[in-house]
Amino acid sequence: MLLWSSPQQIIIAVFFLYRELGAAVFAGLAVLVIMLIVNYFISTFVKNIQDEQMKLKDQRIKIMQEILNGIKVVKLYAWEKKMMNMVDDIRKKELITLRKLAYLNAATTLSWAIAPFLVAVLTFGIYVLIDPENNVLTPQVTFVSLALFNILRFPLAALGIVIPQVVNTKVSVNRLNEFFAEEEIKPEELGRLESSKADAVRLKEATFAWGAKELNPTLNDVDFTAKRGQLVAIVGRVGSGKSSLLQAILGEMNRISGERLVSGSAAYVPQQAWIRNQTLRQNILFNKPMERDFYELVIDACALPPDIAHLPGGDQTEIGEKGINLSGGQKQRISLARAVYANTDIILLDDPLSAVDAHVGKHIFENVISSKTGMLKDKTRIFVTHGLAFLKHCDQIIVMKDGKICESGGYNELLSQQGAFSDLIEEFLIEEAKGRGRSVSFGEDAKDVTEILDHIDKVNPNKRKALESQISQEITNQRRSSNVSPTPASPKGESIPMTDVKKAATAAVAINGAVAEGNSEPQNAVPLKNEEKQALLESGPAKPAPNKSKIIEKEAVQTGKVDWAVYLAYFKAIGMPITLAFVLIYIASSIAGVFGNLYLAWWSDDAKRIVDEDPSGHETYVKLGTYSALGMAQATTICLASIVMTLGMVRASKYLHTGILKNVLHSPMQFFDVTPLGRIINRFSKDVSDIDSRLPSFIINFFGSFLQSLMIMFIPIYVTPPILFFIVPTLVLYYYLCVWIFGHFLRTW
Ligand SMILES: Nc1ncnc2c1ncn2[C@@H]1O[C@H](COP(=O)(O)OP(=O)(O)OP(=O)(O)O)[C@@H](O)[C@H]1O
Repeated sequence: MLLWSSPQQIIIAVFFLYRELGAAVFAGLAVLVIMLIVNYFISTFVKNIQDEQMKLKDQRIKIMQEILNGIKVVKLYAWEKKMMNMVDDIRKKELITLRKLAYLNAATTLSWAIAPFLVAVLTFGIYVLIDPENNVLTPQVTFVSLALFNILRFPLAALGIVIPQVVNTKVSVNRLNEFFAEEEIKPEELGRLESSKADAVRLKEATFAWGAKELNPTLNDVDFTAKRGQLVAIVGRVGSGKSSLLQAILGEMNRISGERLVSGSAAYVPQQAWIRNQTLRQNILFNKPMERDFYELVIDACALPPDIAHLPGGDQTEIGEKGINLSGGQKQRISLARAVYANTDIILLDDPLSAVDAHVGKHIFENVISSKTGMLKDKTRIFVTHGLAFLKHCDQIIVMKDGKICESGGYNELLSQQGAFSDLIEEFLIEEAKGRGRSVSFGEDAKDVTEILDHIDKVNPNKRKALESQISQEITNQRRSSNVSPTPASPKGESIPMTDVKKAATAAVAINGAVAEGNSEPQNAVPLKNEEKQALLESGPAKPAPNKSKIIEKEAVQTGKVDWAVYLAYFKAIGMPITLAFVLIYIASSIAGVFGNLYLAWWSDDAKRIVDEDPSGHETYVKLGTYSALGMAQATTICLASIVMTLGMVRASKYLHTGILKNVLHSPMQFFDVTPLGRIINRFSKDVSDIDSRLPSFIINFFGSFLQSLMIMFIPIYVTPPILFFIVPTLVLYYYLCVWIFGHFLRTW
């Protein structure tokens, strides 16, 4: 509103001034125009610096997010100091921009504060110079003009505040525009297949890239079809493009050429499970209505009952922002359960069994994924996996290599081809024998390995022998390095004669920790991984303890009024000498203001005498000069106070940010387990930003208004003391009203 009302007020005041002072008023107007131009340039500087500050702030928040995401590693390596220095380096640059902004804002304040006086002095001066004979500054002319110049003060000062705000808005709008202008997935890109067609997913000669104008597409010339109800496995080496293929089907990648058609709804189980800060049940239902029987079926199929039984609040246990009280395997099973519960036509599974134990993996495969016994047997399942045991149960296997499909077909067919698939299988077997690498599951025992080797034997007996000897060599190496007591199969550590592959393979799996010895779990229960057991043990007793089901405390906001200790801490951060200097300068400025007003009052009392005794107007010029000097003194001291305070506040910003950063980074892991990341990031973004930008202007305005109100009250109290009886109750009422509004305002913030 000020943006349009201020110019209006200026125009009206200038019009009346013109009637009073004639053409001389244009000299004053010229000053205003110059001020506007100067301020325009200042605003441009401000905008550029604010842009820079926003970029630095984004950088700082990005680093903070990365640090907090990997806080466990930071703490394990004692990297707190290094991380602090990284953030501090950016913060230092940010503080330099804040300082520059403080100077520029002070220049704006000063220019608009002295503008009315400059305009007055110049206009009166020109007025007298134009016609010294007739244009005499009589009190009548001077007072009317001064009153009009006084009217000019508010809109001019308001423009000084509004113009930077308009600039801020423009900076923010530009930043938002950048987001709005980001490339989006076009709905027409996602071609739909008719539901009557036998195919559920079809990619034809399709090339996909991650970026919009990617020169090197990630997926090239992909021909892929998944029939309705089929279980399609996608295998390949790390980085071969398996996950990208799923993302391409989901429509998350840019199609450069070819065709992408999908039929019906789809659910997606990502490689890294995504867990919301809600109860376990809410994480599975995901806003879908509760269907008790189906829900229980899903829970059972995903092997979740033992976990739920061990959680303090059962499936009503709140699981943290990042699933902090859960093991990787538990998180993955919840993520899978969510997708199964979604009951969609297509389900895309990105290595969903990688973090679960071989036993649990087998249970889930049989009860969820399998085409014979799984809950999803009628759905189209596209299943990225490294689990050899599952491949023979798939209807189709797709082998990815360097972003291309290099082989596809049935299990036996691909093994017989002795191509990329059989190479991959060999690699998996050897890797598993090494007892490292990804979670390659042989199943509950080595039956699957034997089967695979038998298969290879049929195709190429020599290859089997070579592979067996390689596996046995790896197992021997592994035993040597891990000090596992030798099994009868290798009494002296030499190569195991592969007469019984089953034994050797079981040993390999045992080294990998996949076979649980002395399993005390009931036969029918799904055994849990060690880390899962540990997580359950740590999460409390088996008995339901509802009070323990909540991990994350609600964030408390102080309402009503802020403690004095908080103000004191803030002023301490600014530095007491700076605070004192600010208060003194501001008092001096207010005294100059009061004197200006009193001087005007004395002058008007004296006006009649001046007209009678000094027709030349000499005394009027002196009085005008004194009045203007007082005004200038007030404007300059306000500006000085604002510079002092803003610089003090930049100091406080530095001090407070370093303090909070140090405290957060040195907090125990427990703190990160119960505090959502978003809450910590909020402190570093919104709260620090408030301290940097909003608080300084609030405090300066508060002091300004407070002292001005005191001075305004001082004059009537000085002239008519009984007015105190009205002023004091009004102040008390005003105080309580403020406290109430402030409390309400904070609660609804
Ligand atoms: N979200 C993404 N944005 C940009 N590039 C990506 C993204 N995801 C994957 N890529 C790139 O695509 C290529 C293929 O990666 P992808 O994750 O599809 O391989 P993968 O076969 O699934 O590997 P893994 O077995 O490790 O999951 C890699 O070069 C990777 O850097």
